[in-house]
Amino acid sequence: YAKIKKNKDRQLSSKAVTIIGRYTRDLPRNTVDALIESAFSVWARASSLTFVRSHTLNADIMVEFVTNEHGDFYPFDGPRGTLAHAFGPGQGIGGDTHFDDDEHWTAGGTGFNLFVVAAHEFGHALGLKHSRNRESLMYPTYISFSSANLLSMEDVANINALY
Ligand SMILES: CNC(=O)[C@@H](NC(=O)[C@H](CC(C)C)CN(O)C=O)C(C)(C)C
Ligand SMILES: [Ca+2]
Ligand SMILES: [Zn+2]
Ligand SMILES: [Zn+2]
Repeated sequence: YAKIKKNKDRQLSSKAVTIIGRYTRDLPRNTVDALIESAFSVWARASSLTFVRSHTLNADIMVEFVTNEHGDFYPFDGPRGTLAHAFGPGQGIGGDTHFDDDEHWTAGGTGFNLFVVAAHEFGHALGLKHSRNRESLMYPTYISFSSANLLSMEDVANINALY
C-alpha cells in the first residue's frame, strides 16, 4: 500500500506550465522557452517533481513578462529594484510567476540572468520561502550564481520536505 501511496503522491507532483502574453524582447523566443525549461529542471532533478509544458490558461504555473501595474496587488517598479515575483502553490493565481520586463534579461553576460531568476521564482511557485543563507538559491537578493551548483543542500532538503 505504501508503494501505491507513494506513486499516487508522485502523480500529484506533476505541474503544468503555460507561458502567456508578450515575451521579453531581450532574447529570442526559443531561448526564453529553453531557459524557463532548464530553470524547472533544476527542481525536477532535486526532487520527484515533473513539469509539463501546457498551452491551457488554467495551468498550475502561468508565466508572463509584465511591467508596472499588471493586474495583481504587486505592481513592478521599472528597471532594477524588484526583478520578478511568484505566488505560492494554489488555485487561480497560485503558482503564477511574473517577470519585470523593464529589466534587461540575459542568458549570460550583462543584465539579469533569466535562468537564475526563474529558478528562484519557481522555488516560490512550488512553495519555498526565502533563505538567510547566501549560498541558497532562495536568498532574497540577486547574486549572479555559477549555474553549476545552483541549489544548496538546504534548498534540496526543503523541496523534498514538500514533495
Ligand atoms: C537586484 N534586485 C534584487 O536583488 C531584488 N530582489 C528581487 O528582485 C527578488 C528576486 C531575486 C532574488 C531573483 C525578489 N523576489 O524575492 C522574488 O521572489 C531586491 C533585493 C532589490 C528586492
Ligand atoms: Ca524592476
Ligand atoms: Zn505580478
Ligand atoms: Zn524571492
